[in-house]
Amino acid sequence: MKVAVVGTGYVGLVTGACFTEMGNHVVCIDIDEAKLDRLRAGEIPIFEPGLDAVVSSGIEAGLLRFSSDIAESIKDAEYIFIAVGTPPGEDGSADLQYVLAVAKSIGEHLKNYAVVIDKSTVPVGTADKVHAEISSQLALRDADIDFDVVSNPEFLKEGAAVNDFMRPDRVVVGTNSEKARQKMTELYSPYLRSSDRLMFMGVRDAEMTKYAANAMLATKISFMNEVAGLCDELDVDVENVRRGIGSDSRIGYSFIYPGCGYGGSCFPKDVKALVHTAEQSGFEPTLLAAVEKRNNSQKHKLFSNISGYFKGDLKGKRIAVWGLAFKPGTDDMREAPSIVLINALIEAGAQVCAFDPVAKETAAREFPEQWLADGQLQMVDFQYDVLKQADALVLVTEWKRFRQPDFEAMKELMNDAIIFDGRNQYDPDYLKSIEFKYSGIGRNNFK
Ligand SMILES: NC(=O)c1ccc[n+]([C@@H]2O[C@H](COP(=O)([O-])OP(=O)(O)OC[C@H]3O[C@@H](n4cnc5c(N)ncnc54)[C@H](O)[C@@H]3O)[C@@H](O)[C@H]2O)c1
Ligand SMILES: O=c1ccn([C@@H]2O[C@H](COP(=O)(O)OP(=O)(O)O[C@H]3O[C@H](CO)[C@@H](O)[C@H](O)[C@H]3O)[C@@H](O)[C@H]2O)c(=O)[nH]1
Repeated sequence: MKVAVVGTGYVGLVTGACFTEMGNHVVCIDIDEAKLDRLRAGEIPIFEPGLDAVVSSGIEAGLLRFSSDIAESIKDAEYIFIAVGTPPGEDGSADLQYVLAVAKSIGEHLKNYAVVIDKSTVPVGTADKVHAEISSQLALRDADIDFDVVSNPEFLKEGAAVNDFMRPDRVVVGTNSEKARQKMTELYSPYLRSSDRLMFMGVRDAEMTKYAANAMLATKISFMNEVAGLCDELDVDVENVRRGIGSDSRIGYSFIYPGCGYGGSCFPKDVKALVHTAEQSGFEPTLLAAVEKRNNSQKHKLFSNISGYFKGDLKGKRIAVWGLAFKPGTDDMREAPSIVLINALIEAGAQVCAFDPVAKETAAREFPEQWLADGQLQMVDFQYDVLKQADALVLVTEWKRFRQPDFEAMKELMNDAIIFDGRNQYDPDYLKSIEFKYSGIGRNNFK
């Protein structure tokens, strides 16, 4: 089958490359020529485990190519995916300018029937807008070409994107066109051993499903962070509570890990967009607004714990940071808790020395150059180097390599043996036994 994917970012590149695995011919389109050049040279612009192998095997098989020419790329495509960004506008709403620009181009260049697929995360009603934009461009050309617009939200997680795409829990397709339904079944059936995981529904239902899924997961996290805050007050270890409630199969263990707040390009933006959608429709999103509020305050939690320990005086303190990416397995720092923490530490006069296994380059673009030039912020290549003369270590991203460090060697390097654990990775009793001070999230700190 012939597939065109417009937008070659996290979602577009994974989608395009993974479709070649089933023998489809795919062209990935983008307006960023530099990115396309790197991809043609076999270089993957993002860190995503396993993606390089899928991309290179697609290219070698002659099934995957990259182009900035949308007219040429869609002329015989049976499927046209829209996978461009939908960043938050100033009022929190999803900014649809990129999606609608692509719809306009499709209308300008469509030659034959195609299924146009919204893979970007877009608010309820967007498929209608995409349909209207394509129709109006076709009308301007006096072209009578049939097409369908379907909603097919993506549920992949960064760091596990290839696996999530190749082995999805479900594929949601919103359409009321029988022709589009058949085409989508053809495209996706190789991925789904059981056909009931290919879920058809109305277009608006599918658009809402994506937001509801992310909002539900964000709610679980904020709920647990709220419980952790209460545990701090009540002399309770939230990790025992987490194990205790997760064992109830109705609750489950996933997405109830307390931490320093959720980040990434999806949860913060999608919760905001859903709050905005609710407000626009005159519905008060009480719970969703609280989920966001809790997360914003949670991102300040590590700083407030550190500042409390140093009695508000961080001037000249050297703080070591392990982990910059918003989660392990990616170099993405969009909305990462590390940004809030490092900004607050530096504003309070501390010097920060950070290490992340893959996000160093992203971080160099994220923070002011002056900080790096003045040495207020240092980034090193080895995880133990951050610890030299450090007054504290903060674990922000739970990369596996931080799980079992050499605590004795760490003590030798640090001025003061204390860990602020933003992901509750370490055993406070063990650390106490080796004379390490410990502060976690909701773990009866220093008592
Ligand atoms: N990142 C994720 O984990 C994830 C998961 C599921 C859904 N989503 C959703 O998927 C969408 C894309 O997210 P992303 O993280 O892949 O974004 P991204 O920023 O990584 O990539 C978007 C790409 O689109 C390109 N682009 C913009 N306008 C274009 C145009 N007119 N023509 C061609 N290319 C154009 C950009 O140059 C960029 O390369 C968003 O709506 C997001 O919410 C993201
Ligand atoms: O118990 C948990 C689980 C996650 N997180 C944090 O939540 C954020 C998001 O994590 P995750 O969901 O693993 O990563 P994303 O790549 O942002 O994926 C989410 O957002 C994507 C974009 O919409 C969806 O496709 C995915 O299904 C959805 O999980 C990260 O900061 C995590 O540290 C926690 O704090 N506690």
